[in-house]
Amino acid sequence: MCAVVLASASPRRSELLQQMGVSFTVQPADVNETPNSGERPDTYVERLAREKALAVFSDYPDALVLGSDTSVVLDDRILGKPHDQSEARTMLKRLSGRSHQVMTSVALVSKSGCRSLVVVTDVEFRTLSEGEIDAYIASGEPMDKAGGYGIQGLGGIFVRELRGSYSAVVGLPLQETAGLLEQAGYPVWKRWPISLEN
Ligand SMILES: Cc1cn([C@H]2C[C@H](O)[C@@H](COP(=O)(O)OP(=O)(O)OP(=O)(O)O)O2)c(=O)[nH]c1=O
Repeated sequence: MCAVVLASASPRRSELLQQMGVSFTVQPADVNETPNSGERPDTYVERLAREKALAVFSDYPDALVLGSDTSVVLDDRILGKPHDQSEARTMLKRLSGRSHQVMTSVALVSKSGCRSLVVVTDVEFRTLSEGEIDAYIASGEPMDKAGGYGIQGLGGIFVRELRGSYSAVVGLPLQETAGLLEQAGYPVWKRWPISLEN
């Protein structure tokens, strides 16, 4: 079987790929994350996932290379990672008391080409108080996360309802990523450890 390379600097994506029982190497990709003018959010996340995987594939031409991108989308507009605390505050105020979408794309590049998909999850936030937003920003958690929150961390208490894939919101959809690997000839379950007690 080919080696698997994760083209990502995200610790969450590494943890999720580990959870699937895959052995892999991490090689972050350096790509320009500016949306093209008028680009639809789903088109944007899929383009970035593909660009990240393709950028790393040039250094690992014999591997299966996974790239991914997550954006929070509110009223069809992309909320990326906040650049500073004031932008994080603006994002959290806009998300408060409303539903938004989290779009995550995964791309898998190998010698046989590139396959990609987009997973869309609806997330509803309850109303957040000013004090809560201030405390959340002071915790430092919003800064490296799309939309300025982490559902897997302190931000989990803001979420009233989720329809879709929890792992996709955290950064890598488990079921869909396993499907892409299986299509590329890498069924993850064949790599699972066998307990001697069975
Ligand atoms: C909405 C949400 C996002 N995130 C994170 C996942 C991603 O790491 C980040 C979105 O930014 P991305 O640009 O998708 O990823 P990244 O810059 O962290 O890593 P790389 O491009 O190298 O793969 O937001 C959470 O951890 N929890 C959440 O609830």
